[in-house]
Amino acid sequence: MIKVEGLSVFAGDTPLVQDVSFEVGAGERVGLIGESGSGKSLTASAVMGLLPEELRATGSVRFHGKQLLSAGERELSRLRGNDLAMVFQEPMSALNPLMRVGRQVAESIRLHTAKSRRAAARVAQELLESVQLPDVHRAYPHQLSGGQRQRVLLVIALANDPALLICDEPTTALDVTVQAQVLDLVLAGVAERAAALLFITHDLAVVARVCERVLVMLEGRIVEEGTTREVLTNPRHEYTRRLLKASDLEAA
Ligand SMILES: Nc1ncnc2c1ncn2[C@@H]1O[C@H](COP(=O)(O)OP(=O)(O)OP(=O)(O)O)[C@@H](O)[C@H]1O
Repeated sequence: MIKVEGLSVFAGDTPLVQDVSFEVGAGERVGLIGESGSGKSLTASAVMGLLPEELRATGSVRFHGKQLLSAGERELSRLRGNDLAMVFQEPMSALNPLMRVGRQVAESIRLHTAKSRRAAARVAQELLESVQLPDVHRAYPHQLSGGQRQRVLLVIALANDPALLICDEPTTALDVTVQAQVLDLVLAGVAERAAALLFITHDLAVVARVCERVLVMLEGRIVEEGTTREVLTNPRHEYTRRLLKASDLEAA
């Protein structure tokens, strides 16, 4: 469904992501792990067509066969929020601070469908209830907790039943219990829609919970990939072994 081949991202002549290739099949849940600065977010941004202007991508990113790297902004913005959706680490920056939560969800539905205002508001409320937020539609983002905001973003990302959801460290800033709750909602959300998931994290425990397959990134390159079980029980790359040692999973 999404096929990345030989993707590189440059700042001037400096490569930040180098020759990255991977696929995410329909309904598949793939983890992208690696330490801070290894190029995970840039890879996701390149897939979404959201790289900052000063960076340049080469290679190929195809979605259902369609080349995204050369697609125009109009086409990309149609794809985003329709077929491709993303949840970011910092939900405050992705929400409009001046708009009530229910309205933001409803507007994101109306942006991509022909629903009336009233129908969109009804769907927005149902979606908020599906992530256990029945009472927040009249709240402003700053009135919500971090976990609640992340759930609102998840609802917005899933509102139009995307084929692929990309999550970029959505739970890093949350405490462990809330983190588990949000992860379960992500899993339920993609399962319900048979959507594929690309989940970026540096936390191996999160990968073990969420992903069927995992890609390990180091200094802009993918150095190892395999099923989550393979990679976590029998890591081949020295860097993956170190990651595993540093995590709580090793004893498990
Ligand atoms: N706009 C930019 N211009 C120049 N360098 C950048 C730019 N954006 C990111 N980088 C650099 O590219 C590298 C990869 O960044 P990226 O954000 O993809 O890492 P990451 O693996 O997602 O890290 P984190 O887990 O901290 O988010 C880093 O060294 C970063 O400093």
